[in-house]
Amino acid sequence: MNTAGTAGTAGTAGTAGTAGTAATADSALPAGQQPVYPDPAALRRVTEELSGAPPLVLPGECDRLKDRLAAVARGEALLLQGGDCAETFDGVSEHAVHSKLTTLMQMSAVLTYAVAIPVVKVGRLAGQYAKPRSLPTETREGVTLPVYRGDAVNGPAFTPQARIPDPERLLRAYRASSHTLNLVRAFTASGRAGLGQVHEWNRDFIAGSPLRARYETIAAGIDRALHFMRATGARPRDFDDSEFFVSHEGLLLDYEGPLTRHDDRTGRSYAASGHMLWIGERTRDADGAHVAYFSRIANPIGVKLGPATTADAALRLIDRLDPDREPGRLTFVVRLGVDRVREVLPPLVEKVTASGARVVWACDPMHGNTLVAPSGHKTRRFDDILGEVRGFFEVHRALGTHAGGLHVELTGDDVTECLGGGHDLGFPDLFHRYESACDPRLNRGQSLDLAFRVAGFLEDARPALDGLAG
Ligand SMILES: O=C[C@H](O)[C@H](O)COP(=O)(O)O
Ligand SMILES: C=C(OP(=O)(O)O)C(=O)O
Repeated sequence: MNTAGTAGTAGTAGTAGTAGTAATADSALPAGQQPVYPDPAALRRVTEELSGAPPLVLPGECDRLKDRLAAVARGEALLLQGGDCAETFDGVSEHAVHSKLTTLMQMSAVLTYAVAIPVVKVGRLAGQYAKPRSLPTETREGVTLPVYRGDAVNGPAFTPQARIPDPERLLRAYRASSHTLNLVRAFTASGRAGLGQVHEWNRDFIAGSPLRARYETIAAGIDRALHFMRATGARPRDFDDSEFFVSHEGLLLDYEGPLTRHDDRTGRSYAASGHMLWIGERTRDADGAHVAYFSRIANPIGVKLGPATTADAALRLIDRLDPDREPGRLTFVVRLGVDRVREVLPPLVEKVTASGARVVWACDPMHGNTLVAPSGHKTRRFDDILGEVRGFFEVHRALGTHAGGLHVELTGDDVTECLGGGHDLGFPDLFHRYESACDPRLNRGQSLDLAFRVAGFLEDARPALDGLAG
């Protein structure tokens, strides 16, 4: 595991006020990837304000997501988790939220048809403002500055001033998350995303896709299913499948600690910053401050597992984070790379399954497949992404276990950050619309390409899924 970057201690996260104290991290433990703020008094003011701020999500919502993920763990549902690599404060708009939600809903409709089980939709959204980095600094034309760590920490501009960690940004992250969640809740409550409407959007996508002939069979199948449902007398709103949750990497302990709330109903503590939080590959040390904090919150949680993960490390994480072996509590998000997934995943799944744990297995086909283009852009090839997903599903089929879902960096806009896909983007296209604040995302069309292509594997896997669900 790479723990490069500024390592601090959880420090103020444990002293952040009454609301946060029950579940905050132990300040004695090492906490990787934490910013070092030049003005501790300013940080203290911010954490105090966050401690008194209203929760962004409620415990009951987090429990509902845990129930949905328990169904995934049992093989009765699929997880689709996706959104920006790094959200930005400037990027909060009705359009941006709407286009990400509709993209995920369109993907979900295709996947639901393919597997004939519900798809649980979780955005990397409303809180994804902090990034763990491989190196603490970056150098351009001989000038070296601290690296950009996400809008919640510092600014992306390559100036010494912008790169100084500013605790006020934690408050801006809270407000931006609140505005985003407000849009998510308004949109999902609006009834504008019924299955019939979502399928119409997919029809529009197919009409403009160079691969329309390939996708037509699935679209025609969905047409027939919708006609059948309407013929039974069901009304369009009966097909509303817009339940949606939000998630982010729980990286900044000075943010998560103060935003932790005790729930009198259950007697447990919850991260109030998002329904689901995950621990990144660089901070999943079983003896570190992140794992300690996550062990004390009751939300459904994820842990990223990279190719160096051993089965013993995975079992240790289960003991620390899911001691009661509660289905839906723990999702392992494996990000192994197209070349390693078939070799690394089987022993992990076998040993975890043999231990009796019922985790959700999700595939992140992005983070193991990053390359640098000749132009210097970080990018990923669509075929590698698809190849890792294919490997992930094949491994689970061979083992008779449930391939629980996908975790993807994507946007609803027509950016040009990843190569390939239906419109076969190449290296020169990276100059057109590369907007990611950190890692390259699938654009809207590539995301839908992925859903339609994966739907092919999943339809094949349906008998095995039926067997598991029975
Ligand atoms: O999104 C994940 C990480 O934050 C990202 O891949 C780190 O990128 P870096 O290797 O450029 O620091
Ligand atoms: C940092 C991320 O991934 P990982 O921890 O797997 O590198 C991420 O998903 O944003």
